[in-house]
Amino acid sequence: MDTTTTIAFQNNTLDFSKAVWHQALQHNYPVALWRLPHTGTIHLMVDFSGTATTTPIDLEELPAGFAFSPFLNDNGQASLFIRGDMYYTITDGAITEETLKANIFNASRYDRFRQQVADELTDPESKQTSDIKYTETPLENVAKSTFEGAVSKAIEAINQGHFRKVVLSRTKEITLLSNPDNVQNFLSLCSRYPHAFVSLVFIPDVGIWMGASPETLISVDKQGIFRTVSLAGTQRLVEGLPVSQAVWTQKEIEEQALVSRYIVNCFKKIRLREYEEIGPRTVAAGNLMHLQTEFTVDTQEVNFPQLGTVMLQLLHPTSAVCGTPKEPALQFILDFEKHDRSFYSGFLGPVNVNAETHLFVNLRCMQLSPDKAILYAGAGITADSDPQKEWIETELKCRTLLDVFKQ
Ligand SMILES: C=C(O[C@H]1C=CC=C(C(=O)O)[C@@H]1O)C(=O)O
Repeated sequence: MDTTTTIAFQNNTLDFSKAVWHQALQHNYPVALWRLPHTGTIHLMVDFSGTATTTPIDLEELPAGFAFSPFLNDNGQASLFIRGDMYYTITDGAITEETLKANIFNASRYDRFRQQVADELTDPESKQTSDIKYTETPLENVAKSTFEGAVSKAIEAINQGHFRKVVLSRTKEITLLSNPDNVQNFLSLCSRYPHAFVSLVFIPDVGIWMGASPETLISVDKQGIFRTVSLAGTQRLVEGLPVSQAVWTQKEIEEQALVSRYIVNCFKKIRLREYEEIGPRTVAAGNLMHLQTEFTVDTQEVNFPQLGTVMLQLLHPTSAVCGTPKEPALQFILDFEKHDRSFYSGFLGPVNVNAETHLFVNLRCMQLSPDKAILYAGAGITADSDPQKEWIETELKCRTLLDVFKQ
């Protein structure tokens, strides 16, 4: 069992999170803040080595930490890992420090950092402002025609039989009129989207990423229950309408079924038949709704403790972010998307933290700098797609994050 200490700082969640975040950035230490779906606990993790290690995500080998992986991740070799040298949780304003077993860290950096966080909390001058406004850059029309052109080409390629589905993405650049208060925005996302995995990550040489993902890639809990989902099909969440009453078109049903089939094929590759499948059913995701099927496996019952690691290698990138069949769809993305996806549609989340791993697909995310934010959003293209509707879908997906700037 990892050790736990309830620490003396009595400041509220916002001030404490800001102080940790701010001090980590000052020292150029990798740092991750996150909140798991349907929970009220904020997690903060700092790595005192000063760099995130590049490593395959092997759940059997890695100590407690936070994985951050790009979309293009050949054989899983490009994932970054924030080691949990310092780890806090905050629940209902109560701050707890946990020492994660097996982690070795630099004791003098730890003591200094802890002191600096305490100093910042007693110095009101050091608090950042939370006033953010934004304007949209005039690049949007170009992006729209580029995106719609790529969607038309994808439909042609599908009709010619090159693949059945491809997920095409675009960026949306936002000019920020004042330095964003990232921690305040992170906490706003947490309260706005209880169903999402909300994260704020800084890694030197990578930058700052924030997101509110609706999609689990893999999770393995303390009881050894493995879980993944197939998520696809998108429509606007209508206020007052229960999600159970959502009606889906044939296009959306097929688009999501292709993701489920992809997951089942991954189970087939490892000859695993003992999975439970629930769905598809409609789930809310921020301002949107999706179709979701949930797959669970009791890894103890099937005597397969490495299932999480094995499925992670097989699943990423799923056909919710790439397409099916995977190889020609990926080639199409590389040929026709004009931007680098970077960490968008990669995966991220806590690894081996208190014997649990929760990795999510990095969707509804943005890369932040002091004066601009780059948002990323994609849409699943099938033979029945309409380029204009797919564009509108990516706009709606961008709204998930843009809405926090408007508060
Ligand atoms: C690729 C994204 O969403 C995926 C997940 C859910 C629904 C999707 C869709 O309807 O196209 C996408 O497959 C994105 O948010 O950028």
